[in-house]
Amino acid sequence: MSGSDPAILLEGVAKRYANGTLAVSGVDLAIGQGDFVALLGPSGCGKSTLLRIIAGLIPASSGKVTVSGGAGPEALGFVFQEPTLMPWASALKNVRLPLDLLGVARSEADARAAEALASVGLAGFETAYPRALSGGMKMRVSIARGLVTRPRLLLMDEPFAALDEITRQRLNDDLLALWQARTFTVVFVTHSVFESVYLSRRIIVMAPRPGRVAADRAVDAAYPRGEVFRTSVEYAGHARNISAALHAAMAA
Ligand SMILES: Nc1ncnc2c1ncn2[C@@H]1O[C@H](COP(=O)(O)OP(=O)(O)OP(=O)(O)O)[C@@H](O)[C@H]1O
Repeated sequence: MSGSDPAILLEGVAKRYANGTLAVSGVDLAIGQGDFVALLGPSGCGKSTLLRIIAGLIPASSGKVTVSGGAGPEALGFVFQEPTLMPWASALKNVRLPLDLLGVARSEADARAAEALASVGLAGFETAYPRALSGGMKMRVSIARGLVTRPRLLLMDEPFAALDEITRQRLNDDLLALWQARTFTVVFVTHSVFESVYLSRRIIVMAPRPGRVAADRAVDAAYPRGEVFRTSVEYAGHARNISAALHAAMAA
């Protein structure tokens, strides 16, 4: 694929689970390289299902899914809502896991894992075990693990939903800094209108039963976005528009 091809192309994607639930239907979506896109919608509208289909974790029942660079660990990283760390392994070993699975030599893997930990602000915590880390720090380890293969695509499934507001805002800022410093595409699932507006350049609003795209909105505010943006009239205006789109989607 050339650089001008989308990072992700979904054409007529549907997913019916074995129990008969039609989780998503008729999804057509092209996501550009390097974009930051939020999937926003109420519980059960198929956000996680769509993300898992993009990741290749589950197959679509119909339609076509094209991910630039494929779905291997060097192409995409996945960050779950729970940090899902191995409790018996140090932060460094947890972050190193995708490299170990790829067969990267130990010394190189250690160096890259340490660099990934440093990139999320955890230099010095290489030997710490998950039980010694706060919720926010565990999520940082999880993000480092998602980025350690330097993927072109980072898929995040409500990664900060379980964190307190202050930690969440800090991680939002750090994620944006990482995204700006490198060139990867982010697809970020969230329930939060405010989080989606703060982070994204584009917001896909989804409606439930069956899950589908209800609205597709740009957030044309400049980066870096910090406290000034978070408290601006511009931010409040975007949040109002997205909130209205979300309510319309839920009522439809
Ligand atoms: N493995 C599964 N088997 C059967 N049905 C499922 C499965 N996973 C999800 N579903 C159903 O598919 C629909 C979409 O679920 P999904 O988790 O994708 O939504 P979501 O928007 O991510 O929800 P939430 O925000 O609550 O995580 C729901 O009705 C859910 O119950």
